[in-house]
Amino acid sequence: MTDLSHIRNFSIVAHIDHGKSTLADRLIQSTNTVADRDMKAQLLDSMDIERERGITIKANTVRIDYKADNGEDYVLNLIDTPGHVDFAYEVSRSMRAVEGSLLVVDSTQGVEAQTLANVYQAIDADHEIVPVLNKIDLPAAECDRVAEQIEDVIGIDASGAIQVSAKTGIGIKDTLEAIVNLLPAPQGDRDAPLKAMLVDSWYDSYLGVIVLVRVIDGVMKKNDRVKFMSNGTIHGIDKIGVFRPQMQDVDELGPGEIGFITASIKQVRDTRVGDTITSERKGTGVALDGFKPAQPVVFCGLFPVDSSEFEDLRDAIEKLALNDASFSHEMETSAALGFGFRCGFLGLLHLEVIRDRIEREYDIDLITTAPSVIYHVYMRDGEMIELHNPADMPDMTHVDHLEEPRIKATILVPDEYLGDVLKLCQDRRGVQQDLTYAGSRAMVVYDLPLNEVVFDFYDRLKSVTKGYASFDYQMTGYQQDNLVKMSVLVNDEPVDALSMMVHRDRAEMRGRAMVEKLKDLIPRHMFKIPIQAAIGGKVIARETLSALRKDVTAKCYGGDATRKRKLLDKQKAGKKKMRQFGKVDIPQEAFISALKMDS
Ligand SMILES: Nc1nc2c(ncn2[C@@H]2O[C@H](COP(=O)(O)OP(=O)(O)OP(=O)(O)O)[C@@H](O)[C@H]2O)c(=O)[nH]1
Repeated sequence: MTDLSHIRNFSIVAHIDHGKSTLADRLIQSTNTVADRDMKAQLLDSMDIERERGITIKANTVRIDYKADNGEDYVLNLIDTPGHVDFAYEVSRSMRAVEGSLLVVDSTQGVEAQTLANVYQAIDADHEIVPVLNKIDLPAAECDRVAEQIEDVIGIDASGAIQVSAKTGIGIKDTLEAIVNLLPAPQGDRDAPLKAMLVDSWYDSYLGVIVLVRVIDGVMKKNDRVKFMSNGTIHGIDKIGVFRPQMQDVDELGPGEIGFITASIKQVRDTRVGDTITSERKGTGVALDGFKPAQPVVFCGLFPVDSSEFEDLRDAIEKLALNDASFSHEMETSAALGFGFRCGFLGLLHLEVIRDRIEREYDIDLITTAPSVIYHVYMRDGEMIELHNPADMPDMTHVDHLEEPRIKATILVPDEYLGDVLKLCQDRRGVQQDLTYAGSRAMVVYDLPLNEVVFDFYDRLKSVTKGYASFDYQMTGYQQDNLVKMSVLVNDEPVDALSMMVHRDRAEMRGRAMVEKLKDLIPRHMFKIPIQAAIGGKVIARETLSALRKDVTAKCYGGDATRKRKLLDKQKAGKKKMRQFGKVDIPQEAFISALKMDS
């Protein structure tokens, strides 16, 4: 047991790439938490895909022992938090488990949109915040300017900001001292009934569900029987320990401590993040303020290219869902695509990560349908339907009106690209709310419809600003608008996977762009193919793909049978990545490409 006054619990908040993981690595290494030979870069980013993309997805934790300059031994618990906007919710819950934050800002870049989003979460959680200016080894470092910017934009004192190079190790000792001297110790009562916060949980194939806990009051020990207050379930603790960062068993976890338990829990779904854990007998009567569960906001269909792989896809999705309670799925049948799943994600990055993992780890080629948000459809009889899939849109004659989700988007961008950013937001039906300057950078706040953002907004933003803009958003609520369902017909057959909800005023433009794209993406066939976009029964755009007599063997006059065979095989292989709709083959990439809008 560590005395409360010698514990410091903290997280690191930063914009992507400002060096959070590198700093965490350095703190771990300089305190000999991990032997040098076991040290690998970005130790806390354990998933392969995280390492590859350089983004932190799951929050991770490490306990560090540190002997401070005052001669005393401290226990420092670091909870690593993800930096990307899709995972803002994970940031918020891990923040509640600690008392302070290191605010890492790249001294060559300055404050970015996610710096703001994350630091506001830290402020919300009443954290003591220590600013850290990183990458001071680089010639482009501008510590004074960035410190000033932190004061201007965030409004916290940055005069004592620690200057660090997580890469070379400069300032690491100062950082450890600041954690001990500036961050508050946790508070708690060892003799009170057990009260612990369920911070996170994930599935481990050997141990089952592992639960990350922060003890507030009381003590947890192996074999204790504990109760999860949200659903009243009772579990016996099989294993209790801390992360260093590998698991290490301990006898108990007391107030202020962060560690893990396992308790023969089968599914991540049985553990609610933010839940209060107490003892079965003489437990606390007062639960912690529960957090809301993460709600998926972006939905799309995932279908196997090869329909015989449906069962494999089911297996893959169920395995992934075991470990990710924020990812939802249900079976879906599409006239065009056959059996698949309608899946819900926290955002586009989350969608991409899951899709990549299915394709890569389970080796299943997927067709991903257009991402969609949840619309509220108000029927004439007063009923409200949540629409997750444009294909399920009820007949318009029964519909009174529709509402769509809106977001507040914050974009930070260098001055010279401001015009392009404003145009992009305007094109996406945005309403400007605020425009301020911090040095040579503008901060724009827009109210935007989420459905205009889920598809390719982020890509467009990056391309018009050459990668210099940063972006963050939060949902604000629902608003009525003039929305309609646009269907796509290929050779007079509706392709439900391509149908989408659009604003009435933009339907014609979107429809035209869509049919033109499809005309390029669908290979010519032996017959003429009309491609149409329609609203209700009314065609709003049309293209025709002319017929082609494609005899690939025509060139091989005479008897070269092997060459003929080869060409036919090649043609067959090309077909494999396509799906048949009526008589027409549509290539897999058409489903995504047709929806990308070039302004
Ligand atoms: N020159 C220099 N480069 C650094 C320093 N700290 C980090 N970097 C580099 O900056 C890049 C981003 O660092 P990460 O630690 O991955 O950034 P992060 O904030 O953890 O990023 P996410 O995990 O994606 O949120 C890497 O290429 C690091 O090597 C530093 O002090 N100096």
